[in-house]
Amino acid sequence: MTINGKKHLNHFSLNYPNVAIIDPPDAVERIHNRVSMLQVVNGLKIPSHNENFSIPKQIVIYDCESLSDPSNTNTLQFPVIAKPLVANGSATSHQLLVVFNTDGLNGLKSPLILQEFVNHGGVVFKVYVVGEFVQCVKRPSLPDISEEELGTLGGLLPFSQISDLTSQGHDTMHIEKAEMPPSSFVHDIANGLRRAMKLNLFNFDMIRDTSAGNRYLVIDINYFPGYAKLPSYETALTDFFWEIVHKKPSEAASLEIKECQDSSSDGRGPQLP
Ligand SMILES: Nc1ncnc2c1ncn2[C@@H]1O[C@H](COP(=O)(O)OP(=O)(O)OP(=O)(O)O)[C@@H](O)[C@H]1O
Ligand SMILES: [Mg+2]
Repeated sequence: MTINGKKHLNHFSLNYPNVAIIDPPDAVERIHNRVSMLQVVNGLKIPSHNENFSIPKQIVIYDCESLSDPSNTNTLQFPVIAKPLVANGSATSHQLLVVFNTDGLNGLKSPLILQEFVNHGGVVFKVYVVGEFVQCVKRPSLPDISEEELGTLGGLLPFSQISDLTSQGHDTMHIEKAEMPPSSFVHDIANGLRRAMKLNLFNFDMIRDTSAGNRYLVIDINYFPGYAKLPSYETALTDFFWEIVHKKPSEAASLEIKECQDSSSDGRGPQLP
Protein backbone atom coordinates (compact mmCIF):
# COMPACT_ATOMS: atom_id res chain seq x y z
CA MET A 1 0.00 0.00 0.00
CA THR A 2 1.36 3.42 -0.89
CA ILE A 3 0.77 6.24 1.54
CA ASN A 4 1.58 9.29 -0.48
CA GLY A 5 0.87 12.49 1.41
CA LYS A 6 -1.11 13.61 4.41
CA LYS A 7 -4.62 13.01 3.08
CA HIS A 8 -3.93 9.31 2.69
CA LEU A 9 -2.09 9.23 5.98
CA ASN A 10 -5.09 10.63 7.86
CA HIS A 11 -7.41 8.24 6.05
CA PHE A 12 -5.12 5.36 6.99
CA SER A 13 -4.87 6.46 10.61
CA LEU A 14 -8.61 6.88 10.98
CA ASN A 15 -9.17 3.35 9.74
CA TYR A 16 -6.39 1.92 11.88
CA PRO A 17 -6.40 4.05 15.06
CA ASN A 18 -4.04 1.69 16.88
CA VAL A 19 -1.33 1.92 14.25
CA ALA A 20 1.59 4.16 15.21
CA ILE A 21 3.03 6.28 12.41
CA ILE A 22 6.76 5.96 13.00
CA ASP A 23 7.87 8.69 10.62
CA PRO A 24 5.53 10.88 8.53
CA PRO A 25 5.92 10.46 4.73
CA ASP A 26 6.20 14.21 4.10
CA ALA A 27 9.17 14.37 6.50
CA VAL A 28 10.81 11.45 4.68
CA GLU A 29 10.15 13.19 1.36
CA ARG A 30 12.07 16.25 2.52
CA ILE A 31 15.32 14.32 2.67
CA HIS A 32 14.86 12.96 -0.84
CA ASN A 33 15.93 16.36 -2.15
CA ARG A 34 19.53 17.37 -1.46
CA VAL A 35 18.62 21.03 -0.96
CA SER A 36 15.75 20.65 1.52
CA MET A 37 17.69 17.79 3.15
CA LEU A 38 20.54 20.06 4.25
CA GLN A 39 18.44 23.19 4.92
CA VAL A 40 17.44 21.64 8.21
CA VAL A 41 21.12 21.45 9.24
CA ASN A 42 21.56 25.17 8.59
CA GLY A 43 18.67 26.02 10.88
CA LEU A 44 19.79 23.72 13.71
CA LYS A 45 20.63 25.18 17.15
CA ILE A 46 22.54 23.00 19.64
CA PRO A 47 24.34 23.77 22.94
CA SER A 48 27.77 25.31 22.37
CA HIS A 49 30.81 23.07 21.89
CA ASN A 50 34.44 23.62 20.90
CA GLU A 51 33.41 22.06 17.60
CA ASN A 52 31.14 23.68 15.07
CA PHE A 53 29.08 22.30 12.21
CA SER A 54 27.63 23.51 8.95
CA ILE A 55 27.16 22.22 5.41
CA PRO A 56 29.53 22.63 2.45
CA LYS A 57 28.87 25.57 0.17
CA GLN A 58 26.51 24.44 -2.58
CA ILE A 59 24.33 25.74 -5.39
CA VAL A 60 21.45 24.11 -7.22
CA ILE A 61 21.39 23.91 -11.03
CA TYR A 62 18.05 23.27 -12.70
CA ASP A 63 19.22 23.86 -16.24
CA CYS A 64 22.70 22.85 -17.49
CA GLU A 65 22.80 25.75 -19.96
CA SER A 66 23.21 28.05 -16.98
CA LEU A 67 26.57 26.35 -16.29
CA SER A 68 28.13 28.09 -19.29
CA ASP A 69 27.59 31.44 -17.54
CA PRO A 70 30.51 31.76 -15.06
CA SER A 71 28.53 34.14 -12.85
CA ASN A 72 26.39 31.14 -11.82
CA THR A 73 29.30 29.08 -10.54
CA ASN A 74 32.04 31.53 -9.55
CA THR A 75 30.90 31.56 -5.91
CA LEU A 76 32.27 28.01 -5.65
CA GLN A 77 35.87 26.85 -5.46
CA PHE A 78 37.03 23.78 -7.38
CA PRO A 79 37.02 20.85 -6.89
CA VAL A 80 33.25 20.48 -6.53
CA ILE A 81 31.03 17.42 -6.33
CA ALA A 82 28.08 17.15 -8.72
CA LYS A 83 25.22 15.30 -7.03
CA PRO A 84 21.79 14.65 -8.58
CA LEU A 85 19.22 16.89 -6.84
CA VAL A 86 17.08 13.88 -6.01
CA ALA A 87 18.45 11.36 -3.50
CA ASN A 88 15.75 8.72 -3.30
CA GLY A 89 17.68 5.45 -3.35
CA SER A 90 17.45 4.97 -7.12
CA ALA A 91 20.75 4.03 -8.78
CA THR A 92 21.01 7.25 -10.85
CA SER A 93 20.36 9.52 -7.86
CA HIS A 94 23.61 8.30 -6.29
CA GLN A 95 25.87 8.68 -9.32
CA LEU A 96 28.24 11.37 -8.17
CA LEU A 97 31.07 13.08 -10.03
CA VAL A 98 34.00 15.16 -8.89
CA VAL A 99 34.51 18.18 -11.11
CA PHE A 100 38.01 19.66 -11.12
CA ASN A 101 37.60 22.74 -13.31
CA THR A 102 35.18 24.64 -15.54
CA ASP A 103 35.76 22.20 -18.44
CA GLY A 104 34.26 19.45 -16.31
CA LEU A 105 31.00 21.38 -15.93
CA ASN A 106 30.18 20.61 -19.58
CA GLY A 107 29.65 16.92 -18.87
CA LEU A 108 26.87 17.32 -16.27
CA LYS A 109 23.15 16.56 -16.32
CA SER A 110 20.58 18.68 -14.49
CA PRO A 111 18.89 18.99 -12.07
CA LEU A 112 21.85 18.72 -9.75
CA ILE A 113 23.66 20.40 -6.92
CA LEU A 114 27.28 21.51 -7.09
CA GLN A 115 28.88 21.22 -3.70
CA GLU A 116 32.41 22.25 -2.73
CA PHE A 117 34.66 19.28 -2.08
CA VAL A 118 36.13 19.61 1.42
CA ASN A 119 39.39 17.77 2.20
CA HIS A 120 38.64 15.59 5.23
CA GLY A 121 41.44 13.03 5.59
CA GLY A 122 39.58 10.23 3.81
CA VAL A 123 37.26 9.45 6.73
CA VAL A 124 33.49 9.91 6.94
CA PHE A 125 31.63 9.70 10.26
CA LYS A 126 28.32 7.92 9.82
CA VAL A 127 25.91 8.67 12.64
CA TYR A 128 23.02 6.23 13.01
CA VAL A 129 19.85 7.33 14.78
CA VAL A 130 17.10 5.00 16.01
CA GLY A 131 14.81 7.16 18.14
CA GLU A 132 16.93 8.22 21.10
CA PHE A 133 19.69 5.74 20.26
CA VAL A 134 22.68 7.37 18.54
CA GLN A 135 25.90 5.75 17.35
CA CYS A 136 28.75 7.10 15.27
CA VAL A 137 31.04 4.86 13.17
CA LYS A 138 34.05 5.66 10.96
CA ARG A 139 34.09 4.65 7.31
CA PRO A 140 36.50 5.15 4.40
CA SER A 141 35.82 8.16 2.21
CA LEU A 142 37.34 9.95 -0.77
CA PRO A 143 41.00 10.89 -0.40
CA ASP A 144 42.05 14.53 -0.05
CA ILE A 145 42.83 16.36 -3.29
CA SER A 146 45.88 18.63 -3.12
CA GLU A 147 46.26 21.83 -5.15
CA GLU A 148 49.09 20.22 -7.12
CA GLU A 149 46.93 17.24 -8.04
CA LEU A 150 44.07 19.52 -8.95
CA GLY A 151 46.20 21.18 -11.63
CA THR A 152 47.02 17.83 -13.23
CA LEU A 153 43.51 16.35 -13.33
CA GLY A 154 41.10 16.39 -16.26
CA GLY A 155 37.63 17.92 -16.22
CA LEU A 156 35.73 15.45 -14.08
CA LEU A 157 35.78 11.90 -12.70
CA PRO A 158 33.07 9.55 -11.48
CA PHE A 159 33.41 8.59 -7.81
CA SER A 160 34.34 5.02 -8.65
CA GLN A 161 37.65 6.26 -10.11
CA ILE A 162 38.60 8.75 -7.40
CA SER A 163 39.98 6.31 -4.84
CA ASP A 164 42.67 5.37 -7.33
CA LEU A 165 44.02 8.93 -7.32
CA THR A 166 46.22 8.49 -4.28
CA SER A 167 47.78 5.61 -2.39
CA GLN A 168 45.45 6.48 0.51
CA GLY A 169 42.63 5.04 -1.56
CA HIS A 170 43.31 1.43 -0.54
CA ASP A 171 44.92 1.99 2.84
CA THR A 172 42.72 1.83 5.95
CA MET A 173 45.32 2.84 8.56
CA HIS A 174 44.15 6.45 8.43
CA ILE A 175 40.67 5.31 9.44
CA GLU A 176 41.86 3.40 12.46
CA LYS A 177 43.96 6.40 13.52
CA ALA A 178 41.24 8.99 12.99
CA GLU A 179 39.90 10.48 16.20
CA MET A 180 36.13 10.27 16.70
CA PRO A 181 34.19 13.51 17.10
CA PRO A 182 33.18 14.14 20.74
CA SER A 183 30.19 12.01 21.67
CA SER A 184 28.18 14.87 23.24
CA PHE A 185 28.62 16.92 20.06
CA VAL A 186 27.41 14.03 17.88
CA HIS A 187 24.45 13.36 20.21
CA ASP A 188 23.40 17.01 20.22
CA ILE A 189 23.38 17.17 16.41
CA ALA A 190 21.58 13.82 16.13
CA ASN A 191 18.88 14.77 18.64
CA GLY A 192 18.52 18.22 17.10
CA LEU A 193 18.03 16.71 13.65
CA ARG A 194 15.60 14.09 14.95
CA ARG A 195 13.38 16.77 16.43
CA ALA A 196 13.72 19.24 13.56
CA MET A 197 13.04 16.64 10.87
CA LYS A 198 10.43 14.74 12.91
CA LEU A 199 12.15 11.50 11.93
CA ASN A 200 13.29 8.61 14.10
CA LEU A 201 15.05 6.26 11.70
CA PHE A 202 17.87 7.85 9.73
CA ASN A 203 21.60 8.35 9.52
CA PHE A 204 23.72 11.31 8.57
CA ASP A 205 27.25 11.59 7.19
CA MET A 206 29.67 14.09 8.63
CA ILE A 207 33.23 14.96 7.61
CA ARG A 208 35.92 16.92 9.49
CA ASP A 209 37.66 19.67 7.57
CA THR A 210 41.40 18.85 7.37
CA SER A 211 42.28 22.55 7.43
CA ALA A 212 40.27 23.28 10.62
CA GLY A 213 40.14 20.32 13.00
CA ASN A 214 37.04 21.46 14.88
CA ARG A 215 34.96 22.20 11.77
CA TYR A 216 32.48 19.48 10.84
CA LEU A 217 30.27 19.40 7.77
CA VAL A 218 27.10 17.41 7.40
CA ILE A 219 27.03 16.18 3.80
CA ASP A 220 24.18 13.71 3.61
CA ILE A 221 21.11 12.43 5.45
CA ASN A 222 19.54 9.07 4.58
CA TYR A 223 16.18 7.72 5.64
CA PHE A 224 16.12 4.15 6.99
CA PRO A 225 19.72 3.39 6.00
CA GLY A 226 21.28 -0.05 5.84
CA TYR A 227 21.53 -0.61 9.60
CA ALA A 228 23.42 -3.87 9.10
CA LYS A 229 26.69 -1.89 9.08
CA LEU A 230 25.94 -0.70 12.59
CA PRO A 231 27.29 -2.94 15.36
CA SER A 232 24.39 -3.84 17.71
CA TYR A 233 21.71 -2.74 15.28
CA GLU A 234 19.47 -5.65 16.25
CA THR A 235 19.04 -4.51 19.84
CA ALA A 236 18.76 -0.83 18.89
CA LEU A 237 15.92 -1.55 16.46
CA THR A 238 14.10 -4.16 18.54
CA ASP A 239 14.22 -1.92 21.66
CA PHE A 240 12.84 0.95 19.60
CA PHE A 241 9.97 -1.06 18.10
CA TRP A 242 9.22 -2.75 21.43
CA GLU A 243 8.82 0.65 23.04
CA ILE A 244 6.45 1.82 20.31
CA VAL A 245 4.28 -1.25 20.52
CA HIS A 246 4.05 -1.06 24.30
CA LYS A 247 3.65 2.66 24.64
CA LYS A 248 0.15 3.73 25.61
CA PRO A 249 -1.30 6.77 23.80
CA SER A 250 -1.39 8.61 27.16
CA GLU A 251 2.38 8.09 27.61
CA ALA A 252 3.03 9.22 24.09
CA ALA A 253 1.28 12.50 24.85
CA SER A 254 4.24 13.72 26.90
CA LEU A 255 6.85 12.95 24.24
CA GLU A 256 8.74 15.67 22.44
CA ILE A 257 7.70 14.84 18.90
CA LYS A 258 4.10 15.07 20.03
CA GLU A 259 4.60 18.87 20.08
CA CYS A 260 4.80 18.82 16.31
CA GLN A 261 2.28 16.08 15.43
CA ASP A 262 -0.88 16.26 17.45
CA SER A 263 -2.13 12.68 17.35
CA SER A 264 -5.30 13.45 19.34
CA SER A 265 -6.55 15.78 16.61
CA ASP A 266 -5.89 13.58 13.60
CA GLY A 267 -6.41 10.13 15.08
CA ARG A 268 -2.91 8.91 14.23
CA GLY A 269 -2.50 7.01 17.47
CA PRO A 270 0.65 7.10 19.59
CA GLN A 271 3.56 9.27 18.46
CA LEU A 272 7.16 8.47 19.17
CA PRO A 273 10.09 9.47 21.32
N1 LIG B 1 31.33 17.97 0.02
C1 LIG B 1 32.05 16.86 0.10
N2 LIG B 1 33.39 16.94 0.30
C2 LIG B 1 34.13 15.81 0.36
N3 LIG B 1 33.65 14.57 0.22
C3 LIG B 1 32.32 14.43 0.04
C4 LIG B 1 31.46 15.57 -0.04
N4 LIG B 1 30.21 15.13 -0.27
C5 LIG B 1 30.28 13.80 -0.34
N5 LIG B 1 31.54 13.35 -0.15
C6 LIG B 1 31.98 11.96 -0.18
O1 LIG B 1 31.13 11.27 -1.07
C7 LIG B 1 30.39 10.23 -0.41
C8 LIG B 1 29.00 10.16 -0.99
O2 LIG B 1 28.35 11.41 -0.87
P1 LIG B 1 26.82 11.53 -0.45
O3 LIG B 1 26.62 10.75 0.81
O4 LIG B 1 26.42 12.95 -0.46
O5 LIG B 1 26.13 10.80 -1.67
P2 LIG B 1 24.98 9.71 -1.69
O6 LIG B 1 24.69 9.41 -3.10
O7 LIG B 1 23.82 10.18 -0.88
O8 LIG B 1 25.70 8.52 -0.97
P3 LIG B 1 25.04 7.32 -0.16
O9 LIG B 1 24.43 6.44 -1.19
O10 LIG B 1 26.24 6.74 0.55
O11 LIG B 1 24.04 7.90 0.78
C9 LIG B 1 30.44 10.64 1.07
O12 LIG B 1 30.30 9.54 1.92
C10 LIG B 1 31.83 11.23 1.15
O13 LIG B 1 32.79 10.18 1.17
MG1 LIG C 1 22.72 9.58 0.82
